[in-house]
Amino acid sequence: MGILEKIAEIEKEISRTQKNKATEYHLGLLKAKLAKYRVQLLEPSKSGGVKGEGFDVMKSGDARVALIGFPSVGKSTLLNKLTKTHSEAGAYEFTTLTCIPGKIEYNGANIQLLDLPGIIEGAAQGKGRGRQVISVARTADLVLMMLDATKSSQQRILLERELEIVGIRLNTEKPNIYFKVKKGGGISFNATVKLTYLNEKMVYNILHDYKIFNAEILVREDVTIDEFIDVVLGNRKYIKCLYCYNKIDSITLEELDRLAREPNTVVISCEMDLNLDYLVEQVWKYLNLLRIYTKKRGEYPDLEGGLIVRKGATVEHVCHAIHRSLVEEFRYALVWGISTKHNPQRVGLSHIMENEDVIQVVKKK
Ligand SMILES: Nc1nc2c(ncn2[C@@H]2O[C@H](COP(=O)(O)OP(=O)(O)OP(=O)(O)O)[C@@H](O)[C@H]2O)c(=O)[nH]1
Ligand SMILES: [K+]
Ligand SMILES: [Mg+2]
Repeated sequence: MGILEKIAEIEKEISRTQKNKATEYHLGLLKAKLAKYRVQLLEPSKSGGVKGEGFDVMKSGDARVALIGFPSVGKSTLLNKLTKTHSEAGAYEFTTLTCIPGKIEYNGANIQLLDLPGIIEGAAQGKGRGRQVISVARTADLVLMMLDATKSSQQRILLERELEIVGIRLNTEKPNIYFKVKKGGGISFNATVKLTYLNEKMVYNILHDYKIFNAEILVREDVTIDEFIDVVLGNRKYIKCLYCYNKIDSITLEELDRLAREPNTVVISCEMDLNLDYLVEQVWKYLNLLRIYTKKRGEYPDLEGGLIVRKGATVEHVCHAIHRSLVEEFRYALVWGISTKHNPQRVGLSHIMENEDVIQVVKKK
């Protein structure tokens, strides 16, 4: 039996099985099996399957955003609007056949925007160019899921499912579980909170199913079986997602209002140039980038330039971004901005920076 058939069989069994306390355990094991086969499906075939031509685009800039959506929702039209790159757009499906990178310049940051072929249902199983598209999505810092405002809300659920199947988790944090495979000592399982979905026996059996007999597990939140399996498999990608409904020029105001209220959503019209600035603003926000201004002693900060770092970056990260050897010469830094209690504040390398902070590094003599 091929993997696809095995998957179909397990999915059938899961849907047949009634969900209750008595079957919970059996379902947990089925889900573990299912996850295992899906991973196998994603592994490159040993026969050296052909790689998607034109899909290996170099990462460049401060962050990468992937445009994911069904055919003809307006992905290429958006790339043409937001960047200087041209990507063919047309009223027929699968106009775009490769990965086309463009660059958005915003707030001092260079954001790489990738136009991609449309994906269709079954993409995760390799339909169309689905697998190549999805493997590009896995490398992105943000998925910009483009949807057609004139089409049914099913499209969003279907797309989410395709990404879910291949281990992409949208807008969720990695489950708070410490998991380490060991050489010996059996399985040690502990939890710091009361667990309502998982129990020790289930964990043992799931791990045995993956041929893991020695491991240390510390669960720090009330996770579901699926979340536990995600951690065991370890190759899950937790990516931010912004939903973007295009073609709002063709729907009613009531519809528009309803879509705009969905969480993590921006509504636009590429054709009528509606809300595109706001979309870029939101992309920036979802990327969690910080712009830090540098300043020399006795001078004004350089407000034109600045550095782009990730949220959570420390003074040390900023020093690295300025110059590789700066950390060695570092004595202290003066920081002005949201991250400080008073301005300026004298800080060390571990100080955490905030957006639009100004920093002046003082070197050792
Ligand atoms: N009404 C309307 N049509 C639009 C809008 N944006 C794009 N379109 C049209 O939608 C069609 C598809 O646009 P594309 O940019 O080729 O869509 P795509 O998602 O890149 O399509 P594929 O590459 O085939 O997956 C074209 O006919 C566009 O003119 C919009 O805001 N409103
Ligand atoms: K198209
Ligand atoms: Mg296109």
